[in-house]
Amino acid sequence: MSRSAHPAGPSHGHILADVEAVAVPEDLSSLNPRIWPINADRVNGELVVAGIPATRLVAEHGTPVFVLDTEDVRARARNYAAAFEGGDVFYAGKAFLSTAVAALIAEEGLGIDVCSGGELAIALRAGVAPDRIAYHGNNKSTAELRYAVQTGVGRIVVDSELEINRLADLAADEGVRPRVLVRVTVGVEAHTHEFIATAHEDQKFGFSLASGAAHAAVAHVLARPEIELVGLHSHIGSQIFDTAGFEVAAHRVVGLLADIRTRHGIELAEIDLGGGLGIAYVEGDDPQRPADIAARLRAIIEVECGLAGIATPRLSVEPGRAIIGPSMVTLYEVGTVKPIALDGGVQRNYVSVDGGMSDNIRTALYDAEYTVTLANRSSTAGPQLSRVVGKHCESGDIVVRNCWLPSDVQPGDLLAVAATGAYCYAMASNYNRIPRPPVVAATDGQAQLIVRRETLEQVMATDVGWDAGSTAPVISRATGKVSA
Ligand SMILES: Cc1ncc(COP(=O)(O)O)c(C=O)c1O
Ligand SMILES: N[C@@H](CCCC[NH3+])C(=O)O
Repeated sequence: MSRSAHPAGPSHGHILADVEAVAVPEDLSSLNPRIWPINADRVNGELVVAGIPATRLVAEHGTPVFVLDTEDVRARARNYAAAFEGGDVFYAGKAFLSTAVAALIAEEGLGIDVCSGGELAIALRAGVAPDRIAYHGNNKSTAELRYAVQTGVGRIVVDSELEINRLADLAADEGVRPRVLVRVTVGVEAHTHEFIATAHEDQKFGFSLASGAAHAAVAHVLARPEIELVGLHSHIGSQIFDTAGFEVAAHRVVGLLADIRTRHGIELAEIDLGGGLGIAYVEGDDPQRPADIAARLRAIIEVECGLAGIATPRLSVEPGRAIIGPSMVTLYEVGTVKPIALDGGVQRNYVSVDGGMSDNIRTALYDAEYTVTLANRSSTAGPQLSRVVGKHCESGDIVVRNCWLPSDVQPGDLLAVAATGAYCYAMASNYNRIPRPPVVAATDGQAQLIVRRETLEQVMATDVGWDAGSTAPVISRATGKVSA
């Protein structure tokens, strides 16, 4: 995530600041282990993931292609499970969800956080135990809630007064008593992009603690015996490095637990502090270790519960990006290279690849930063200021805003963009009618397709045309009325 906003229009100062923002690397072919998957390496100059050369992956699966280092994602999942032992880790499937990934993450002992009927269906199809699933969302439909209740989802995180009634009515209908967490907006301003911060007051998620809405929601759930209140939930945002926000959130959630004991005479057994932990996308990003975060949060909760005289609740978290983000890379093929002269005598090469904002919208949406490397070979050519752009009909279709690539990058070369596991495939679209790329799992020299490339036929299948002979509705210019 870029730490400074970009001014709206280009100016001399803007361009120079942009250029200075990325230091020229000493070695263009080096792979910072904080940014790349643990099994990413160079062999004879070529990028290799889990023993499989980039050129082989591309020969078998084409470009663009997402490549998952399965050992990397397993290790991250295991690390989280160990760090939060005694509580639960729910992998946030919104970051990336497929049956293969859900299954291997569940094998490592994690539950899954879903936020739609579609994500729930994938988790269930993967064989995840329903009681290991937590279901989120500010606007779950009645059908989605019924599906969750009928399949025995372990936790439903309620997010509005309307939903509390809707869920309680449904539960009565179905004759089951779902376990519920109340999502609390704790009022922490997380240091991240505005679009992915979620605990400030003026946004759509949760019940505000400051306004008293959270207290009212708790009282409401307790007044509906058809559902069982088991705890509180807070999520302050995403791609956060500064753990102070989580600590303040923990402090406030425990404060609410204590209030609930005073007002209602009950002690809730669980708190879930959500996801949001940042990962390294570029040099200088310095994520926290899960064990350190867990220790700090536990310490706060224990001390505060001790002071309040309440039992320490079970602590859960919901990391998405921190589990899957660094485990995947995207391979693209270069199609064109266009040198552009900038103010101040600087040249920037626009390196166009065969994907773009349809497989990675994060740069356009959040000003996100990425690291890229030449993947099919290494080069002795000098560094050239470059911008990796996609093939979409949009000038904001940028994958990597500022980077240094060898000056001899040419059509046919492969580029690898690191840390694309989270919110890239998950937010992929068919913009400009481009089919979504496949996802390939790489393990010990074996590549296995886990998500197929979409075909153009599939992309076009939803377009049913229209019957020119039928009387389609027409809007009258004179009256503005619709006539059949
Ligand atoms: C409720 C909730 N839990 C978990 C996550 C996962 O966040 P991240 O991928 O940043 O860990 C999100 C997304 O921000 C979320 O909204
Ligand atoms: N989609 C966002 C994160 C939002 C997380 C979901 N609440 C990103 O790419 O960073």
